[in-house]
Amino acid sequence: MASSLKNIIVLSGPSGAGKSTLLKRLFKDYPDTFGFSISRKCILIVRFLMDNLYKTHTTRAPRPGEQDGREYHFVSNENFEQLIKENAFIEHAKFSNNRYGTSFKAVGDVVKSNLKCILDVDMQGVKSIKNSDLKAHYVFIAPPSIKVLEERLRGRQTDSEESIQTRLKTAEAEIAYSKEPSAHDIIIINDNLEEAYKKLVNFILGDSKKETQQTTSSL
Ligand SMILES: Nc1ncnc2c1ncn2[C@@H]1O[C@H](COP(=O)(O)OP(=O)(O)OP(=O)(O)O)[C@@H](O)[C@H]1O
Repeated sequence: MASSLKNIIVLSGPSGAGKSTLLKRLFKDYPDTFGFSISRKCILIVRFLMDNLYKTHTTRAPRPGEQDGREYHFVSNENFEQLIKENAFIEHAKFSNNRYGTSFKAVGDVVKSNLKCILDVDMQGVKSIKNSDLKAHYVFIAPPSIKVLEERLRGRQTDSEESIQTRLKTAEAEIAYSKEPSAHDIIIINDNLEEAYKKLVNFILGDSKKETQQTTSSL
């Protein structure tokens, strides 16, 4: 198991479980501990499924004002392919004909700077990190039930019906994986937001005792 110092936190959970809600609050409450920019390297958020905002490498051209190594590492398609071959990426994806990836090295750099790094990833991301040398702590954010998850996905009004169905289907696999022994260090059921948030803060910033909390949800 990873060392007791929680420098790398891998946060996962079904889409709509409340990861962004919890993280936004965490960054607001601890502005000096967490930040967004790659250059500050305070925290690295990897949104595997949702967007490409926090990837570290891209093949797209820099926009005016963007600097290589600050917003992204801007690389050619050939370089990107080479990095894939070298297994440099935790994850990579294509958006609008441009490729984006998050490198293991970027995470390592955060840790070397003695700062915390949160990786907000999907199940494949969790497995990929587990297969790497990164010493991470794994947090699973669970909804109280599939029914509530569906209500939340509908309630936020950001997803099409097709997208909601895909997310619910994916959620089943993610929840099944979360039940495997040792898949995560802590499962936080995001029913009452205050309570879930307290547990998250305590796990990330509190004492290093390993907690494995049993689910009391109807999942
Ligand atoms: N404890 C809670 N009680 C009620 N509603 C909640 C709670 N936590 C989050 N929500 C709401 O549920 C919806 C989904 O939350 P959020 O977008 O944070 O999920 P997510 O896990 O980040 O999803 P994704 O992976 O798709 O980004 C939002 O509308 C949010 O306001």
